[in-house]
Amino acid sequence: VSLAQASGYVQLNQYRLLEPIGQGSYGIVKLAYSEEDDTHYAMKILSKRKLMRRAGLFGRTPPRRPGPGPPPDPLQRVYREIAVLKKLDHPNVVKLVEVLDDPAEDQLYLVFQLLEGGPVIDIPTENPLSEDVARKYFRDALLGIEYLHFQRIAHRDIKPANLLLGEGRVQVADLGACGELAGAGRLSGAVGTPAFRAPEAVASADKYIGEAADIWSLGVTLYAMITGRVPWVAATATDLQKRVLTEPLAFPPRQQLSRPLKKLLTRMLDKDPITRATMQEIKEHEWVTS
Ligand SMILES: COc1ccc(C(=O)/C=C\Nc2cc(OC)c(C(=O)O)cc2Cl)cc1
Repeated sequence: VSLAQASGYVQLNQYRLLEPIGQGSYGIVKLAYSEEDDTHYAMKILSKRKLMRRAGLFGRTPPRRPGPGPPPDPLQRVYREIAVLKKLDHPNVVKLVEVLDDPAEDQLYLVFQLLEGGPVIDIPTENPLSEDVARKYFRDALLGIEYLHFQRIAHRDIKPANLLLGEGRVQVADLGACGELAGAGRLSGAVGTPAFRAPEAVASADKYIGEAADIWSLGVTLYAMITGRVPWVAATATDLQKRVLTEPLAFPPRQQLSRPLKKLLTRMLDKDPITRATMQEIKEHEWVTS
């Protein structure tokens, strides 16, 4: 891994790092160009120190196994979870191409296929998507999430910024908050983005079910694609959680949403995870199949 060249750009093996294209609590994503295959990639840059503080890529605290032996090395957990990422292969889930890791450095580089269209929508916006366009993106995201659930993985941070557009289809990105559904270790419920977080993720953690929480977040994401904003807003995270928990779903009065779409959103944004729409019900819903 050669350091910054004299002319000021960073070269990592065959990748030349270019401008930042994504930013989040996880770190930063930069555009990268590979001379080897004359192709651009999305390079996610993580800090091992930061990951260790968050106990692994997916923010899980290891189970305190009683008995002898050294405490589990949180970085080992990161590498094991990257191995999971590498095995995922679905047209609607971002593809991890390779991992660049210099043991002597703090940075960890995840190289992903570049989805040149970027996020499906940036909210808030005055120009939301039409129901037909939103339906196409929604179907793609649904298939990607269904695949993750089938692999016993809950994404836990579904939102428009993590639905990326490439080759005319949507791929689900950022498994950084996900957790194996039967995974070891306690899942910290407070991951994800507040406006998209399921009510049970903070209120009744005992009823927290990864799949149902993903359905909620996908419902908020569909609402955002269609209306250009999120259903509940507040000045603080605490107020927001209270509103998500107590305020009924409302649609923008001036916007004409189709009746099937309103019914689907109401089913996905059911505050009770037990009665909330399931993946199967959504796949068969009249708005999705129309
Ligand atoms: C305007 O054009 C643009 C083209 C591509 C982008 C873009 O790619 C952004 C983020 N990308 C990613 C983020 C991820 O996590 C947070 C993960 C992951 O960890 O799975 C993977 C990817 Cl690729 C942005 C703008």
